[in-house]
Amino acid sequence: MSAQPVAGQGRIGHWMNLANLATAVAALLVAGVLLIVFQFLSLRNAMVEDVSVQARIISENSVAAVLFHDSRASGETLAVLSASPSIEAAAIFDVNGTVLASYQREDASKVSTPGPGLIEDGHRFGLRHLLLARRVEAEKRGIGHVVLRANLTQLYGRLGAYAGMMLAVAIGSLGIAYLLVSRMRKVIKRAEAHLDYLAHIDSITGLPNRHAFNERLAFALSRVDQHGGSVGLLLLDLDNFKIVNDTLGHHSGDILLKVVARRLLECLRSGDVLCRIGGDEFAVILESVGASDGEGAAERILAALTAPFDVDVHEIYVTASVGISRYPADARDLETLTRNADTAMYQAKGKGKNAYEKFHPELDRRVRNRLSLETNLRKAMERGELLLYYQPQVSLHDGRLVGLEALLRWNHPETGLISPAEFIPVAEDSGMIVPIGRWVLRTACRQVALWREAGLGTINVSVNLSVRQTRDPHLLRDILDALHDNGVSPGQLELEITESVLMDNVKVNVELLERLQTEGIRLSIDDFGTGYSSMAYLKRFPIDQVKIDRTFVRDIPGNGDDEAITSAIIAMAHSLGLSVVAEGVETAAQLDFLRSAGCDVMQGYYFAEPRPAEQVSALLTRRMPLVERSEMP
Ligand SMILES: Nc1nc2c(ncn2[C@@H]2O[C@@H]3COP(=O)(O)O[C@H]4[C@@H](O)[C@H](n5cnc6c(=O)[nH]c(N)nc65)O[C@@H]4COP(=O)(O)O[C@H]3[C@H]2O)c(=O)[nH]1
Repeated sequence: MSAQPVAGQGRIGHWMNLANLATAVAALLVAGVLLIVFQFLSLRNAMVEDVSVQARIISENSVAAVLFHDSRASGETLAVLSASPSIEAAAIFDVNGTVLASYQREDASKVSTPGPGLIEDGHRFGLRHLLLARRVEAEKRGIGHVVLRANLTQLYGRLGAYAGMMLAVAIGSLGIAYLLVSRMRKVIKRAEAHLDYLAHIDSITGLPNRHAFNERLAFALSRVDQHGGSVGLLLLDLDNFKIVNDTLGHHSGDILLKVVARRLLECLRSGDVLCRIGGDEFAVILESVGASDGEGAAERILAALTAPFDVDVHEIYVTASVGISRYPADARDLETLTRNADTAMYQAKGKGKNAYEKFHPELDRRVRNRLSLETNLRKAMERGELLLYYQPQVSLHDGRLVGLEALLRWNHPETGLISPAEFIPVAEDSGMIVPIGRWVLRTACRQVALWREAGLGTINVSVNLSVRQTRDPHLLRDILDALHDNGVSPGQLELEITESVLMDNVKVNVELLERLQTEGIRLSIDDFGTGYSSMAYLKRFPIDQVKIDRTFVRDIPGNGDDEAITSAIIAMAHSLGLSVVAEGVETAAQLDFLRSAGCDVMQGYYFAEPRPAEQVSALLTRRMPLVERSEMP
């Protein structure tokens, strides 16, 4: 997909190279020419000086000979020039321009009378010669001339040697510079390639990362725009990766990601693009997909993950939630396509995980509804539309009420009571559960104080804690304040946490629970059996009680598996010194079974549905056992 830009970059790089080379050569040429011109002028000046010195010597030595028109003496004076190889001819003239004596080397022509320009001391350069004249003076009066002609061959020879040396140095420097530059370019190219790799590849799995994913998806969509067809996008989130990471450590988490990536690659087609776009999030781009190809790929992915993964010494089971959306059927741009796949993925998670969901407009409507629910929930807090219902918990040993679970309700002015199952997940996602949870704690403690003040005794209350609340650094202080401000003793408060809350951040949660327990607050594991469900694991947490999820209670007696699980949970919890509460007890048959299995406390519609505080007050006033004594063992 990136072949075209790379080829374009290569051509530009090639032309840039040539341009750089041409610039360097031009600069060297200009510098070379300037240096040669400078050298030429220096050599010329030196030659003029040299020939001038010789002309001066001859003119001084020939004064007497010129005065007396002595040709022989003049000739002898000129004879010394034979020692200067550059002087090829010379002559001494009297004041009338008559030659008194002349000198010339082999093959050289005679020097004629100097022209008007040279009659005074001076020189003139020709292409091959330098002609230089000097007056012969006696008592400051000109009595004749000495004229010397020097050959420029030597000058040109030196200039040629200089230029040759310059050229050799220039070529040598260019060669060295070229070698250095090309080596440097190679190093830079390698570094660029590495940086590009790091920018596009996830270092743990070796898969394209989010950045590369966006590029590849954009490219795939542009291909569809040009040539038709469609693109499928699968977003995949590992359901329980965080637990693995928190419990076994990041090293094991990384290994798990690697092996998951390998298995995903094996189950995809060769043209499909698998990317890791976040901690435990993967994306698959399917090009040229048919209507059902996305579902086919999602099914293969879920099937591929079913076998356990060997990570260090552990055998780990991983499930995933997959969201599918198609371009252009579900979205007209990259952002919407990704958002729709994300919406579908969360829908798959909501279905109970280990599932896939295909995007459809109805999902979008649900997301919008959820958003409006979120806005209204914010207002609900301010308008006082939230209230607490309380559901009795009954001891199976004496049938008396041992506590009340506080359950949140939203009394919407238009739609009436809204179930917490509907709005608690929204409150958790938006973070609103933190102020709402604080309000629940304070209201529950206040209610316990009101019952005490009304002479209804010391009531225990249990309150649900969500994962967001356990991450709130002020949680402990808020709980202690709520207890203290209402004069409720910590032993009257029980906090219910689900297994997934516990596993969210094991180390931090163990510390938090230990501090809560030290304060005297009781801790209970809610919905036990639906999550991690490891009794051995629970030993690590300082808890007092487990609550068997109502899905196990629903089909007992009669369902052998549920009977076995319920009995096993009760037996194991007792062996760890924990008490057991059964949730969702609706029938006498369920009660009988649980009683014979040794369950300690029960909660459910059989005894009482959750109800407003005033109705609970009436129940408390009666002080009657909720289970008739006759039903007790
Ligand atoms: N079918 C059936 N159901 C029974 C029976 N007895 C009790 N229930 C229902 O079971 C749920 C028990 O609460 P939960 O497991 O903590 O589950 C709670 C809890 O997880 C959450 N929730 C409620 N209030 C709060 C709150 O204040 N804070 C937080 N974080 N979560 C809350 O919402 C969930 C649902 O609450 P509710 O709708 O009140 O549903 C309650 C209760 O009304 C029965 O015999 N049969």
